[in-house]
Amino acid sequence: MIECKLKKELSAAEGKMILDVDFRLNDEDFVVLYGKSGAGKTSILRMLSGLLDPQDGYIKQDSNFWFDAARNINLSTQKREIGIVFQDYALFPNMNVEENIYFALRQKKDRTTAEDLIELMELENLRKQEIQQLSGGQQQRVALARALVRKPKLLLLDEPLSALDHSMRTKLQEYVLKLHKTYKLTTILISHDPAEIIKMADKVLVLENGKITKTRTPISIFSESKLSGKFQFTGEVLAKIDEEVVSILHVLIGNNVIKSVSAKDEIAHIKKGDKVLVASKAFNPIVTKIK
Ligand SMILES: Nc1ncnc2c1ncn2[C@@H]1O[C@H](COP(=O)(O)OP(=O)(O)OP(=O)(O)O)[C@@H](O)[C@H]1O
Repeated sequence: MIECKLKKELSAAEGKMILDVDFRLNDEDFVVLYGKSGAGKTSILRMLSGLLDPQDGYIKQDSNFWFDAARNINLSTQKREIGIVFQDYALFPNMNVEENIYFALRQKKDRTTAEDLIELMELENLRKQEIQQLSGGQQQRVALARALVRKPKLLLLDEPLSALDHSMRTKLQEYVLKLHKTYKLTTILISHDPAEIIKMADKVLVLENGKITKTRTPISIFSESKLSGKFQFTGEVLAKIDEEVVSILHVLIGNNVIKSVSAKDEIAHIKKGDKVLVASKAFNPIVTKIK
C-alpha cells in the first residue's frame, strides 16, 4: 500500500498554487491522475519519485517511509521501489535496446527479469538495434522494460502514450496492462484520454488546482450528467454490438434508430428486445427545419 500526504507551494501561471493532496493506493491498483494542464499531476509523480521535494507530508510504502518531512527522511530515487516512464522516452541514445534495459541492472545482475521483460515486451528481434532506429512505440516498449527491470512495486507513467498514433497507442495500452498484471504493480498513469482511462484504470483521482476533488471509478467520472436529463425518449433495443470496452445499442424510437455508446459493464443487463429510456447527458441539441 502507498500512503501519501503531500504539500508544496508551486508557482502556477496565475500566481502561487498550493498543492495539497492526501491519498492511499492499494496494492495492484491502477489509478489515473486526471485534471487540467497545470493542476499538479506531474508534480505529484515527481514527488513520489524523489525528483521534487514536498515542503510537508510523508510518502509511505507499506511500513517504509520514502519521505517524511517531520523526521527528515528523504530517500533517493534509486532507493524508492519505483519505475518511471515519461512521454519523451528518455532512453540513452548511445546504447542499443539491450544495453538500455541492462543498464539499470549494473548492481544487481538479475538477468532473469531483464530477459522476461524482453520477451514480454516482444523486443527479442530488436535487441541490438540502436535507439534512433526505433519507432516511438518501440522506444516506449524499451522504456517500460527498463523501468521494471529492478522489479519496482510502483509504476509511474506520465502520459507515456500521448505522442503515439491511435493504433500504436492501443497496442501499448495492452502492453502496459500486461505488465501491470504480470508484475502485480501499483500503477499511476497521467492521461487526458477518457477512452484510455476507462480501458485501463480502476480508479480516477481528479485534480483541480493542486487538490483532489473526486476519487471515483472512470465510468462514474465520464458518465456524470452535465445538464439535467430533460430530453427523454422510450424505445426498444434492436441490437447490441460489443466493441472492445464499449457496447453500442441500436434503439428504435418512433420511426428512427439511434445509436448509443456506453461502457460494457454499465449496460451488461440490457439485451435485444428490452424497452429502454434514452435520456441526454451533456446534450447539444441539433435543430433541423422539417416544415
Ligand atoms: N519545482 C517547481 N517549483 C514551483 N512550481 C513548479 C515546480 N514544478 C512545476 N511547477 C508549477 O506547478 C504547476 C503544476 O505543474 P504540473 O506540471 O504538476 O501540472 P500538470 O497537471 O502535470 O500539467 P500538464 O498536464 O500540463 O503536464 C505549474 O504551474 C508549474 O509551473
